[in-house]
Amino acid sequence: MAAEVYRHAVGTFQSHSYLNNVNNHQQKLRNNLVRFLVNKDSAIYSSRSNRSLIRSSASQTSVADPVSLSPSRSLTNDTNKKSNEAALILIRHGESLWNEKNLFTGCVDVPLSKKGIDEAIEAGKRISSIPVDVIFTSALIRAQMTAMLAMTQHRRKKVPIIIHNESEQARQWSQVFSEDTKKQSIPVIASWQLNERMYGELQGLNKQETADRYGQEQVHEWRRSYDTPPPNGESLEMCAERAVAYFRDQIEPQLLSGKNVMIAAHGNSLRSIIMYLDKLTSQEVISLELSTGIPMLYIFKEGRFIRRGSPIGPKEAGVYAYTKRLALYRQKLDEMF
Ligand SMILES: O=C(O)[C@@H](CO)OP(=O)(O)O
Repeated sequence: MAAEVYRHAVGTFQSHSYLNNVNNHQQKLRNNLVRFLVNKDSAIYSSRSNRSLIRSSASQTSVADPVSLSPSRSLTNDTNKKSNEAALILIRHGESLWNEKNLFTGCVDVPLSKKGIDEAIEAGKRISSIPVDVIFTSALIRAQMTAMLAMTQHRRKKVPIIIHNESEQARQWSQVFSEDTKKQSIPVIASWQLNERMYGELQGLNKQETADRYGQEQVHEWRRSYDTPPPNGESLEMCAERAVAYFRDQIEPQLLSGKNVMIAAHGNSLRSIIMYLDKLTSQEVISLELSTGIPMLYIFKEGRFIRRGSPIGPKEAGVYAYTKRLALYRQKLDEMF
């Protein structure tokens, strides 16, 4: 289904080399991701050839990791009863060098500015006591920098490792052969589907100059409407078709299996995902603005997403009053580190 959605999303843009490249890699990416992330028994670090050797399931990890809150370690009195609760953290990347210059960026791969680096580190402090088992980022460096910088602040001190599935050789050459080392790692899955919306012929233009030329109203419609694409670019609706399909196909199964997930992505790919999580209408999403580098927390429980706002700081009591599981996780960190 996602493949159909994707074809629909890019069908109008066959002349664009970016999307053509994406199209060529799409099936390969999907195959790889499905192979590694289908369910809680996914062997995230494994290759096909040695899956049995290094298989790692959620339950196996929880036994070995004293800080882990796996589904099998429910905080209810019934310790055998599985809890479906998991944390979902969304972070829009920190300020990029083109945000700083007020340029339309879209899918141009621009790094963080100095301020963006500081924002990512600050975001990391805010989520430093919230469990993270798997990280999803876009394929763009500003989101990946944000995820990595944020994780430098995490108290659990696991090492985020980018998973390379782009070829059999990449898989083979990036294997990890120690179970202990894998248990101290967090897989980072980078996917173009979480990229910023493709901004078409606005990419690289100054936002103010574009508004002066085409009028504030027209530019606001390009930037914030749900279904009006910028010239030869993606509307939010088209961006949602690939980003939300990816979220449902690849990220929800992780949450369902009790994995705590962080997503580092972009203003518009995250707006489309939040629209799905919060069931916003196409009118309501127009006024949804996301700041750079501010983490947003959701609790996934019994198939529902409960929005908890933005954690204020690692020591803020309210942050950890969200659920018993998060409070217990922080308590374990306090005891251990
Ligand atoms: O330039 C972009 O890619 C985006 C996000 O920075 O801009 P906008 O604020 O218009 O969504």
